[in-house]
Amino acid sequence: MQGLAIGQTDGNANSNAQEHGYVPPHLRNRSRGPSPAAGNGAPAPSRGGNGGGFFGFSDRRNGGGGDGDRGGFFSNNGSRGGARGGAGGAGRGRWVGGKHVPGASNKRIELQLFGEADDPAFQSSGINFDSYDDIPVEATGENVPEPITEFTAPPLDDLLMENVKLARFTKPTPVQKYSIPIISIGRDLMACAQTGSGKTGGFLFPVLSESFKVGPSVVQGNEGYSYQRKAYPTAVIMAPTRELATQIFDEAKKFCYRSWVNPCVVYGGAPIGNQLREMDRGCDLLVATPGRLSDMIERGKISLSNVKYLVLDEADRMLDMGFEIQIRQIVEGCDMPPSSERQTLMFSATFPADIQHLARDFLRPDYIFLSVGKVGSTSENITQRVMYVESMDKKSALLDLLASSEPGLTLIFVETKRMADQLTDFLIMQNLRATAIHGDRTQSERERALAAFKSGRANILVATAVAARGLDIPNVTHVINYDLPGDIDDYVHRIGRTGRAGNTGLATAFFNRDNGNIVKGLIEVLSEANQDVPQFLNDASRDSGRSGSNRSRGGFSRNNSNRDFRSQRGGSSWGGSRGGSGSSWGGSERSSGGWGNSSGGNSSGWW
Ligand SMILES: Nc1ncnc2c1ncn2[C@@H]1O[C@H](COP(=O)(O)OP(=O)(O)OP(=O)(O)O)[C@@H](O)[C@H]1O
Repeated sequence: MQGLAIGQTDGNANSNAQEHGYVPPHLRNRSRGPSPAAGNGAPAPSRGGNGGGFFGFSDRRNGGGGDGDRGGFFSNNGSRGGARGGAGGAGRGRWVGGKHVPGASNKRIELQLFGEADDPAFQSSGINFDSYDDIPVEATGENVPEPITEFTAPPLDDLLMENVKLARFTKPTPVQKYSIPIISIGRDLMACAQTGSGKTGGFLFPVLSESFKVGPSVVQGNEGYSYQRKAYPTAVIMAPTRELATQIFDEAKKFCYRSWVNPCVVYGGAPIGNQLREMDRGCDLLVATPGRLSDMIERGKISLSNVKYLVLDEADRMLDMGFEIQIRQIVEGCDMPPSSERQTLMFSATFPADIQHLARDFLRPDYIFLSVGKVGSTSENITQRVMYVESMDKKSALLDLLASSEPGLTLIFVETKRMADQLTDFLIMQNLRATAIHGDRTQSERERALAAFKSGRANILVATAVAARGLDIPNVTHVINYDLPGDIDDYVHRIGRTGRAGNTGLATAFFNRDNGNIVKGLIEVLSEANQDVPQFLNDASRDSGRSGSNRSRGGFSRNNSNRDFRSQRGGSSWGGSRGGSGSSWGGSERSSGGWGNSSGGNSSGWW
């Protein structure tokens, strides 16, 4: 890393970046001169003269085979063990005469679901797992129950306890300590906890545990418990991306093992036929992306009339501009019971005050707000570095970073789909094992890219925002924000792909004058996590303050969005509904583009 100017303290970023910015390799050990022309950096590929063409990138070069893990037990495409009244297939339980009859243990299925202790394909908790206990937790609302300190039955069901043991979870994370009793006593919850701190278990454990104890509800209009041609899930979990929905489904499969609960997943981009056939068999716990769920409801394949638990994972994103109308239609415009007759659970690592305000429409008034650490803060397990790199030097700086990276997987975020393809091509031309995931790739390309990355066949994944939230990929040791996002919450989620479950990780961001809109938020996030704040960020913050150019959420103080917004009423300046004026952080839209982003091309999008 010699020569990299990371967080140097002299100079003014806006006036002369070369004074203190990234120094490309070909200019090192020379007296500093004018900035080099774009593309002249030594490591850059010779774009001409290569018959392959710059856009020749393809997973084919990286061995894009499938991940081989989609079939078998609970496969959403394959045949499944008996329905709850039936014989019960391997690893499946039944609900008989008002009692839960767990299925027999099956070593082969256990290996498939839980792996072996040192299997690198499964995330194992890291050296800092115990330090989660030191994170301050605040639970606000009336009559908050005491947290648990260990996994115990009660409140957890015995079978769930066995599955937790199989997953080798020895103690609950802070969010789980609180969410388990809160959900078990039937309260609604808005929970905010750092990335990688076990929120998925935070909702799955109590929801499944209660379901195991209570059994299926009798479906109105159907005889007994047979589902016939329409699925009547008791629990619906919605997530913003297909990959995240699949991942939650995979987690649900583990903890449903040997139980009567059938998990299913539906998401766009995959053939609907398989998913429809699956629905025909019935489904108790449904994980879904909103678009495909709406489609299934419209086709009459899913009824929400039986829903007891509604979970919004990445809830702030789900209630954001892109999804709010769809979510409202599903929750309020179909046959889902009203909030008073269901439990609504929202989880995320970030929860801006405007979204909290909006979320009340879906919750009972006495919901509990849980914050583990500061809302929207990053884990101290992630070492964050910000480098000043001019746009023209980014490729070269990236090659340097990659050359000096520790072994492990590197996830690189860019702002546009076009840039994702271009950068991946560039890296492949440097003989690096890179692949890409973004919304313009087909679902099977996305799945292949992710599988190649997870297996290490491609150790670099270039991604747009589609991979920013929720994905839990073991051994991601480095996240690089090649392009910084315009919204600081997006930054928090992106870097959270490393440093998960008590493991440590590194996050590097390339910053330059185009990122003025995120600078204040970035300084706050770095300071909160006790990370170094380079002087050029402070300079840029001062300058952008002077020019009044901070328009996105990233540019404003986050102090008003870091706790239960109910406790900020009166005197608070969260600004009311989105788009309202007077908010201290600038009110409204969560635009992540804005004036500051230099990357041209198409927008990243979620789909
Ligand atoms: N009690 C536990 N003990 C050990 N590991 C755990 C425990 N709970 C969860 N994990 C593991 O921690 C990792 C992160 O969990 P999870 O994906 O639920 O995090 P998250 O908080 O939802 O993150 P994000 O905000 O990125 O969505 C997973 O690999 C999960 O298996």
